[in-house]
Amino acid sequence: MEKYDRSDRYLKPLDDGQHEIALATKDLHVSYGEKEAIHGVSLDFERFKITALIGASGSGKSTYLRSLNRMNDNISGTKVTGQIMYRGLDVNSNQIDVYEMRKHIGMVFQQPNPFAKSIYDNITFAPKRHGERRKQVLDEMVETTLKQAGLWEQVKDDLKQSALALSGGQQQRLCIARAIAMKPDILLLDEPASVLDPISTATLEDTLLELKENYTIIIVTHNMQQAARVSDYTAFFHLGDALEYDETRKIFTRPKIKATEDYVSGHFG
Ligand SMILES: Nc1ncnc2c1ncn2[C@@H]1O[C@H](COP(=O)(O)OP(=O)(O)OP(=O)(O)O)[C@@H](O)[C@H]1O
Repeated sequence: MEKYDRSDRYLKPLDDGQHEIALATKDLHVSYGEKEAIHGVSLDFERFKITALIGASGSGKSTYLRSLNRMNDNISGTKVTGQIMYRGLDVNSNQIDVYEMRKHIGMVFQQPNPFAKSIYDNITFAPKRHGERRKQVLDEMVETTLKQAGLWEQVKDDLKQSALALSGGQQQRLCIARAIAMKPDILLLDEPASVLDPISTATLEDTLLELKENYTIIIVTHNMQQAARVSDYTAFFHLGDALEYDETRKIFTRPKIKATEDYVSGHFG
C-alpha cells in the first residue's frame, strides 16, 4: 500500500449558510481497548442528502457509522471521544438519552434482522412500545412505511405472514420500513445491499433515492457503482481517517488525493 501522510487530507467543509447540516462529527476518535480505529474524523452531513462512506476493508467505515447513534456503546472496551452534533446536542455526551436519540437517528444493518413476528408486528413493535395503541394510526403507519420502502404491493394482502418467510431483499426493505416507522431524521445504513441479488439491490437503491426526500441518509458501501449511483456526497476512509470528502461526482471524476483515486478506480481495496 502506498505511503500516506495524515496531513494529506481534503475534507470539503459544508458551508452551513448554504447547506443545512443534519449531523456533524468533530474530531471523533474511536478506540477498541488500546487500539484506536478512528483517528479524529470531522465531517458534516447535509440534510436530505445521501452520503456514502467508502474505503477498503478495515478502514473504519462501520466503526464510524456505528458511533453516530452510539451503537459502539454495546461493544465493551470501546471509547469514543470528540463530538457528534445533532440539533445542537452532542450525541456523544453522557447526558443524552440513548434510547430517545435512536428514535431520531435510526439504523439498518448489513444482515436483514427482522423479528420472528409478522410483517405488521415488525413495523408496529417499537411504536407500540413507545405507547402508540390506536389501531388506525398503526395501520396507516404500516401502509405508509411499506410504501416508502417499496414493499407494500408485494405484501399488502398478507401482513400477518411471518417476516422470516420473505426473501432477503424483502426482509431488508422491511427493516427499512421498521426503521422509518419511528420517523427518524437520519437513517444510517451499513452495507444494506451486501447480501442482496442485483435486482433487489436496484430496488433498494430506488427506495433510498425516494427516501431522501424526507430523510438524511448515511450509507456504508463497498460497491463503487452504488456509491456513484445513489449518493450526493462521498467520504473516503483510509486507515481510520477520512482522507477526502466532497460531492460524489468530484470524488469519482476528479479526486484531490491519490489514495482516493486509486481506490475508486479499483487499484486496491
Ligand atoms: N468489535 C471490535 N473489536 C476490536 N476491533 C474492532 C472491532 N470492530 C472493528 N475493529 C477494528 O477496527 C478497525 C476498523 O474496522 P471497521 O469494521 O470499522 O472497518 P470497515 O471499514 O467497516 O471494514 P469492512 O468494510 O470490512 O466492514 C479494524 O482494524 C478492525 O479490526
